[in-house]
Amino acid sequence: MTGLLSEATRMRDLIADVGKSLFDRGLSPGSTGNISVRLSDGSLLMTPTNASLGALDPARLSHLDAQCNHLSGDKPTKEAFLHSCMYCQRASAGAVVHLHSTHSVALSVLADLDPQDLLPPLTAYYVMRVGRLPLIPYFAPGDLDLALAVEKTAASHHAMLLSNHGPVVAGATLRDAQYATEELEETARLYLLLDGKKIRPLSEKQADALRG
Ligand SMILES: O=C(CO)COP(=O)(O)O
Ligand SMILES: [Zn+2]
Repeated sequence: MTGLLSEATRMRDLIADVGKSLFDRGLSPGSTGNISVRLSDGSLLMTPTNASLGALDPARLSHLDAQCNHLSGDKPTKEAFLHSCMYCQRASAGAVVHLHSTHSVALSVLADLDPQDLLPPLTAYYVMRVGRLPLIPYFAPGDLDLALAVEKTAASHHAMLLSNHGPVVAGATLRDAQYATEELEETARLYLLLDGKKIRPLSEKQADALRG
């Protein structure tokens, strides 16, 4: 049955399913966060602005061309240009997820972390799914300068944390981007859980072996 559905139809349904799953588990409260997918013709499906990821209507998702012009559907997320900057810099990216997931947001507010790489390599899966995590300087949500700051980092990193805001993660597929964002959220939670305790992260050699 799946094979009979067009790519766009399948992706619309998948965006709604992933959004609901993230929302139901408390990873995208209220109407925060946004999701996009790049279709094989280069056009982009995005969640509409002010939409709850828990109640997306697949038929009303925003459809934009590769230059970010609105083609159809509801008005796109205010981070449309940010998503587009990720795709421009990452030829292999097929999806981008942005959340306001609590522990990642907490991490984005902590002072005195290394802005080039906010978290130590606590676990193998964190290194495998996320790798290094840079901090993007603060700009207001939807600000063009926020998208341009993301663009500068996107060629070298698929995952990043917006200061006082939340994570942005690209993946080859939407599932890849979703799972990496979830791994980031869980590792931020672990890091906060371990606060004040002596920790023993992976060694540089162990982490490098996982980065490949
Ligand atoms: O997370 C958000 C802004 O950063 C949500 O904005 P949108 O509702 O426009 O997608
Ligand atoms: Zn946001």
